Amino acid sequence: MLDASPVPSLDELHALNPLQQPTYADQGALADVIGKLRTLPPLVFAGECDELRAKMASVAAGEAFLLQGGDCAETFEGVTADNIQNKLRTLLSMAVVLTYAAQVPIVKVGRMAGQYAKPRSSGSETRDGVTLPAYRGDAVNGFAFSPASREPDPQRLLGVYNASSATLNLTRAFVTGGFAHLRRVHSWNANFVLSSGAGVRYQDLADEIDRALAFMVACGIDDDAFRTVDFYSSHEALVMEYEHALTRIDSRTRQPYGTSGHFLWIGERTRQLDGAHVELMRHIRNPLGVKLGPTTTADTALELADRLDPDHEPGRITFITRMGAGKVRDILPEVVAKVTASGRQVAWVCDPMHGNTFEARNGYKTRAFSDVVEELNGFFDVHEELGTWPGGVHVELTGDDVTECVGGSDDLVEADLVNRYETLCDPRLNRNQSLELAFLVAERLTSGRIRRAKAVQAAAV
Ligand SMILES: O=C[C@H](O)[C@H](O)COP(=O)(O)O
Ligand SMILES: C=C(OP(=O)(O)O)C(=O)O
Ligand SMILES: [Mn+2]
Repeated sequence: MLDASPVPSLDELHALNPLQQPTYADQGALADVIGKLRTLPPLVFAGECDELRAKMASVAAGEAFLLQGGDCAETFEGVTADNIQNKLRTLLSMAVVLTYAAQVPIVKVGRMAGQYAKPRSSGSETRDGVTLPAYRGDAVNGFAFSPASREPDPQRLLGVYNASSATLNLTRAFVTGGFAHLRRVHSWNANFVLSSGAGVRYQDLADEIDRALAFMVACGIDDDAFRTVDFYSSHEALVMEYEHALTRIDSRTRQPYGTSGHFLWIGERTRQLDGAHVELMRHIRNPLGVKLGPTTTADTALELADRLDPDHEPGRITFITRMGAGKVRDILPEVVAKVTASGRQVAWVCDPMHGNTFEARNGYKTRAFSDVVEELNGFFDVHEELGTWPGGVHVELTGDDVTECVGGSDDLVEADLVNRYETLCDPRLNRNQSLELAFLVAERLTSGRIRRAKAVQAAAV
């Protein structure tokens, strides 16, 4: 059973001193915005959150794999048809490759339609001797470096609602209206294989998928089954006012749900056991993610699981580990082993981005594709050794040809970063880097599948 106590009030949450919150100068304007948000319809339906929780239970059980990705920070300006379409196209392309390799359903979740608030390492930013509040995402303030722009503006929370609503609307239309047709999506991958430098390496896999598709069509498998996909939204639940105002009681079950997105996660910086974020999130029924960085101990993970999921509900908890390429092999094993030994079945997902950020010599914040791959390989190796299921990947990506991370199929170097560096927060994989990552993960999933099948065969003789 979910904690039977009522959802805490906003005042009660603030009494817990939530971290990483904006300070609003105009409390009257803030109250008006919260009042308005409380009257607006939910962005997602509670039943969809239940459906996703059931899918995450399959991930935790080793019967499905999660692909979660999108921008580090969505922007209001980025709410365009092209931008949404490109991101979706990239995620769906990756999902096809992963489905074929894993031979289990891929649960598709965008860091989309709500990912507008950012926790920061520092509350301020200094340029040429001028210090202003740090940019905290379009949910809070503007990126432009001026006092007016950096002042937290509560009206922006309504902007988040509207931008999320428009993104969800188009996304829902795309994934049910023919855009996501399997053969169409696979043709995008075939194009990647033909046109990208690294693609050649994946020619065989792409050809195999071609043949599998042709076989299914020849067998007369209903083409309609290829036309639509399930796709869900997710974001870091960060700003108390917004998440609280969109916490609603479901008319079917009388239970509270966070209706700002299907899957909500608690960030590495705000996952204190007695903190406001954990307190709010433990009351809602959505599937929840918790980021676990390199300082995580197994006991912390267990305490978080106990607090957020006292009933061991299937699919409730996803641990998104982001240890860093150099640390994952040292730190992850004990965490996974102890949580598993406790009898808990959680979904284990690798975020190979946030532990691998560095500043390039020319000042750009970047990540090396090789580090991203190294952390993923460490994650797969650790789970292979422990006999646990590497349940998914969580990546910051875009559907465009940006130059924000170095390495990958196009061999981007630091000097290239200047060409198309568009992120307002962390560097994202571009389209080719994302697809290359999907093919690399596919190789790990295929080899894991073959290894497990051999072990079962050996045990049977
Ligand atoms: O996306 C994650 C964090 O918000 C981001 O990594 C913080 O970046 P910063 O260290 O530049 O504040
Ligand atoms: C803030 C993020 O990550 P983390 O909490 O892991 O640092 C993020 O995913 O954007
Ligand atoms: Mn980020």
